[in-house]
Amino acid sequence: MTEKETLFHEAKQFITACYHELNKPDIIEERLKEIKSEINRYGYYEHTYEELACGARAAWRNSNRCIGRLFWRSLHVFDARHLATEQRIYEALLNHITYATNEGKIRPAITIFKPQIKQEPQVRIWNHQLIRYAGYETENGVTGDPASLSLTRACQEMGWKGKGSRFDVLPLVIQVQQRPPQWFEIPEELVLEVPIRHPEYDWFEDLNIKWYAVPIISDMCLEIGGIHYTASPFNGWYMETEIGARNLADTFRYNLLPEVAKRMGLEISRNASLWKDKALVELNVAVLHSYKQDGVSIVDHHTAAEQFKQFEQQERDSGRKVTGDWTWLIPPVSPATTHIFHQTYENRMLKPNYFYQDRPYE
Ligand code: HEM
Ligand SMILES: N=C(Nc1cccc(CNC[C@@H]2CCCN2)c1)c1cccs1
Repeated sequence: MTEKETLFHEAKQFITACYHELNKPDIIEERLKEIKSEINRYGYYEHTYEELACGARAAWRNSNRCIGRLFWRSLHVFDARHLATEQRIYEALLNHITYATNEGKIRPAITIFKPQIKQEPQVRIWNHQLIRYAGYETENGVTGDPASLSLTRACQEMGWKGKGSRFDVLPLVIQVQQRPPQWFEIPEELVLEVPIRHPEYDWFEDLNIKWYAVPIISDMCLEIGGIHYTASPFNGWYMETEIGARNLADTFRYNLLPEVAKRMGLEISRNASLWKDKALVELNVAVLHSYKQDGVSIVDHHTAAEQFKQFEQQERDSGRKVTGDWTWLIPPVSPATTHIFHQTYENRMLKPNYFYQDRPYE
């Protein structure tokens, strides 16, 4: 098949499914005629807003690694395909951060920028997440988030200067076509953060740790009907284990378990004391307590698993088979206490979906 035939084949599958879901089956034929001539003439085609929103929501529903899919219909979709300059794109990203944060009552949203045209990306956001902490190599180890070392270096090479603290928010890095990337600071007042404290251990706040409220993934590619949206940042709210069992606990991230265990008076020289497990649970208790007390949306892994069970039932009622990646769907804390652990999922890749793409820097 030629490139145009392949594109039309992908478009036909998406348009047919999308208008059946929208209960408008009788406009499929007319719409496919339009798309066929657009592809023949320009080598690509443009989605209507309705198709774009339907595709972005279906892509969430098809995300096999996502435990939060029950709410896929509620995704708010910002159409930013008309924006052509780094400045306008920066402003749209600030708007997304503000809308999604909503003073703590987080609203799931996606902002979709101009798609790739004939294999040429039009917009790329270099950040993994719109809000994430910098990581610095120093003579006595890493300060900040080790996961951000390479992007932090790239930002410094572009002239960005961080304060060098453990929690410096990285600038937004926006690249249009093949122009050099431009970096933009996020105004502090737009970045909601939560200081982590524990409901019983008063010493916990002396650890001086915090985390940001809203996770906004900005480096994945949204593919809808053969069109690749290489810049389509999307946010939900956190499941506490992401922060308490991974970001703050992994030895190659903030590595806080030994410090927490010591302050708990646990015997860290003996594995069998299960000191890591006790420290891990209390770190997650602290994250949940802090976000809830500050009115910032978050879900615990038990509630999230129950919601996912509801999603599975809802999909069965809609006549769709649930696909999933068991290895990511089970939470990293007490996985066997959830129903997910005790069943299997077919890890089939449906489209539309969100895909990894090569980093534009290294
Ligand atoms: C509303 C609250 C949501 C919660 C609590 C949630 C929870 C999660 C969690 C815990 C993961 C695993 C992440 C990891 O272990 O690194 C995940 C993965 C994922 N989620 Fe969700 N999610 C939510 C909303 C969304 C939304 C709005 C989208 C897209 C529109 C989305 C798309 C994805 C994708 C694509 C992955 C896989 C990422 C990868 O492969 O690296 N999720 N989700
Ligand atoms: N709660 C969330 N968590 C999430 C979702 C998708 C991807 C990620 C980041 N996953 C990659 C990290 C880094 C390696 C393993 N985990 C987090 C959401 C982020 C954006 C929408 S929901």
